[in-house]
Amino acid sequence: MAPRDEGTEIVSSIGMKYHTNRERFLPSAADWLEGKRKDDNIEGLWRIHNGLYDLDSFIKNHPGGPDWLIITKGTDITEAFETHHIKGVSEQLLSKFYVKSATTPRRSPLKFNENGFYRTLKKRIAEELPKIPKFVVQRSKLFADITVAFYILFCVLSTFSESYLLGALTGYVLALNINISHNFIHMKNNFRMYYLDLSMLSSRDFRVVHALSHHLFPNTIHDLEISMFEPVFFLLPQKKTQLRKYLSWIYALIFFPFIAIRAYTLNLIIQRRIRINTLIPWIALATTYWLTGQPFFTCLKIFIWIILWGSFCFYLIGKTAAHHHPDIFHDGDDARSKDDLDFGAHQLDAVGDRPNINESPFLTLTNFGDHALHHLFPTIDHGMLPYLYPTFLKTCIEFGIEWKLFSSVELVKGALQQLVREKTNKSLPPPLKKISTNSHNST
Ligand code: HEM
Repeated sequence: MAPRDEGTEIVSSIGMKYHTNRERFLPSAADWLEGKRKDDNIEGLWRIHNGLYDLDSFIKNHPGGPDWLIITKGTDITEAFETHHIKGVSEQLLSKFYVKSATTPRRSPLKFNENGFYRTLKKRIAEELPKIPKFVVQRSKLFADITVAFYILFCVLSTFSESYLLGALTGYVLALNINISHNFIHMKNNFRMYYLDLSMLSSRDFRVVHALSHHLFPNTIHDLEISMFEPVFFLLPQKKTQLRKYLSWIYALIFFPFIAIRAYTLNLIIQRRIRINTLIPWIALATTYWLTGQPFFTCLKIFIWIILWGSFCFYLIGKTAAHHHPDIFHDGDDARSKDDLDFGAHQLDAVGDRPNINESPFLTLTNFGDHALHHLFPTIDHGMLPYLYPTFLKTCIEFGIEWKLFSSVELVKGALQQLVREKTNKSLPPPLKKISTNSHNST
């Protein structure tokens, strides 16, 4: 496939249909959802495989919390439904809400064949989960609580001492706090997911940008964590001007600090959306003002500085963590055949893991470790993931799927290479060794 010109419509090499609103300048979570509703075109219902369901009466009773269903009304939720339920209970419930069959094919090419890689692995993982010791989940919660306490303490210390250096360090602690709260955002509603709002990013939007867009369609044209940066920089292989190619290494760094404040302002002023979590970031400012006795303007100055550094560190860690390297699939690269586009196989094509990060539970939580397993099963606490490797690796070998490993340095270099990469990668992943040809149909 020849690289497309900058700014022109991308043809997805895995067959994702083009997304309305994708070309908007720095598209937001709301733009993505609006486009998806328009494209999926299912009359305010919810689509799962080829069935349409009316879940209005279930929203309040959904064990994962009402937000997931409110956000996704009017869209195809097949990938979200498959990945967020491991026990099989939710499938039994579905028939109660069935309305009719969909009349058009799904826009996503990803498959969930009953004997395919993803569903086979999911069944095996479901059997392993009860065997994992419970303390690992408590440990993740403790890490989250301690990090948030450190964030508030560092806010107070940097404001009291009026130290910009300490403020920058506080921003780094804030970024670690965002990364840990990311573990909780994927789960049923819980208070630790709101730790993310301290950064001025919104936990609700993060569920759209990260959990529903990026996680389910990584490195494709449907991945908002790629399109949200366009046209500042382009991570997919395509023609790029010399200016865009090499200067983006610099202006990406200038752009990162302002993302959180921009998102907050957009939500607050332009979209006029005020929610309880809109007030959360100001807890840190109020605490420093109350405890340090510094004038309000001084507190505000340091607070903004911390938020800028938090945003910078978070996006720097995120963009160099697990997805961007020329050896990792990016839409446009040569892709698996239509029949081989198992959801799980695609995830592993688009994710890289770093063994040095995976070794430590704290580094895993703060630096997007155990990323392949996390992508496959996002609701499982990161503390539990190390126990699942024997099952995961055995299943990968059976299906002939590669688990890609990189060093941290390789992934930093890889992200820089992605910013300049125009040529599509021609090396196809090996065909799956065992896959059923009957596509799963839940109608
Ligand atoms: C956008 C689609 C959906 C998302 C993102 C979602 C998300 C979640 C989450 C995060 C949990 C908690 C999982 C855990 O604690 O391990 C959950 C649980 C649950 N959800 Fe959903 N859900 C969705 C749609 C549905 C639908 C359509 C049904 C059924 C009609 C359903 C039924 C359940 C049930 C029964 C549970 C508890 C048992 C289990 O974990 O399987 N969900 N959901």
